[in-house]
Amino acid sequence: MTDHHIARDGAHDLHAFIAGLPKAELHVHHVGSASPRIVSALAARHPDSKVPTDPEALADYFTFTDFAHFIQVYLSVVDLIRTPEDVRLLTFEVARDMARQQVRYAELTITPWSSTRRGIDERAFMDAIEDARKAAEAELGVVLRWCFDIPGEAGLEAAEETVRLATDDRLRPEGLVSFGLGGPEIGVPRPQFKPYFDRAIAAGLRSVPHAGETTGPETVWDALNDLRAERIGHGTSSAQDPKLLAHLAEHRIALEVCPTSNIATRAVRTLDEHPLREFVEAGVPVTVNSDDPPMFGTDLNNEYAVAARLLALDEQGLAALAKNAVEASFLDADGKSRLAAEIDTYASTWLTP
Ligand SMILES: Nc1ncnc2c1ncn2[C@@H]1O[C@H](CCC(=O)c2cccc(C(=O)O)c2)[C@@H](O)[C@H]1O
Ligand SMILES: [Zn+2]
Repeated sequence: MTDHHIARDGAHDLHAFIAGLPKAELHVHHVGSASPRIVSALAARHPDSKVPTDPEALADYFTFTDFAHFIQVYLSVVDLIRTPEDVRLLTFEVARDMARQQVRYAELTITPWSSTRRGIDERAFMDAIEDARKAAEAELGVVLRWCFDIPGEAGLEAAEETVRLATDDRLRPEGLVSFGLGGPEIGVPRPQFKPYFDRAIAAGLRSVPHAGETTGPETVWDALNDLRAERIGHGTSSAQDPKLLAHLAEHRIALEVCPTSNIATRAVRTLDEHPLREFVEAGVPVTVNSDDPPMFGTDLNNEYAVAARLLALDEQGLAALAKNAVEASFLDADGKSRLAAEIDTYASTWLTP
């Protein structure tokens, strides 16, 4: 990176800029972040698993026919997480992969119900993620916060259990900041989760459901009106409703856009048809995120490169995009201004000849 002022060739230079850019990630799943390296380590502990460990076989295994197929494969990786030590290893190693990409802050979506229902003790689960969080901050310089999400398809019992784990003072982990809702949207209406979101919000958690990933803009309206969403996971189909775009812009509700994910799950046909640019043109705050990076053959740096292409961004534009994530994050005011200043310093050092 030392001679970047001398030899500038557009795309290469932009990739190097992205690689060093301090970033925040707001939409990334815990189990969905298990890289081939982490999957191999977990599979070695549990040799009876069906998940391949060889990277080439994994690439095939992570090729999805549609969203339902994606969830099926996702759950086979969930089955690899069986002990508190697996949880700790996954969490810390995910932070290590983030640190390599200069991710300074991440809100990691965790589905605690999937682990507790598989027999992991709830106290041990919370201790494992908190232990990894503290180690990641001290040893890797990555600040992690948690979003606990309801796996929508698993029904209201899972919702009850998730809100209990998120709000019981004896269990609730210190790093927990928000409450989410994931899984399939088709056949899983958002309004039924209102009482659980009400309880989470009353306990001080922020509302960040997935909506409009695989269904239309009415699901995003439901997430706003019933679940009091402060940001929307994906929100892709909002592009079909100009009134919704105006509402998101007016109320500064950020979309957590995950472009490569949308192609991998076949929510959007091609990157060129992705509505990211329409969101920006409508004044909606957008952030870019990786969702389940190894499963979708991506990482956060690649999502920034995709956004740079779709939005024709230069270095300043990329720095502004990174600051959108800081602004839309649940960091406190001091944390936000420090990370935003770090981004500004990086960009101005890079751009000053
Ligand atoms: N792009 C995504 N869009 C939406 N969600 C995504 C995405 N990526 C990852 N997820 C995760 O998938 C989980 C779904 C898990 C689920 O529904 C389920 C159903 C029945 C049983 C079990 C089980 O554990 O036995 C789990 C969600 O909680 C969410 O965290
Ligand atoms: Zn997601």
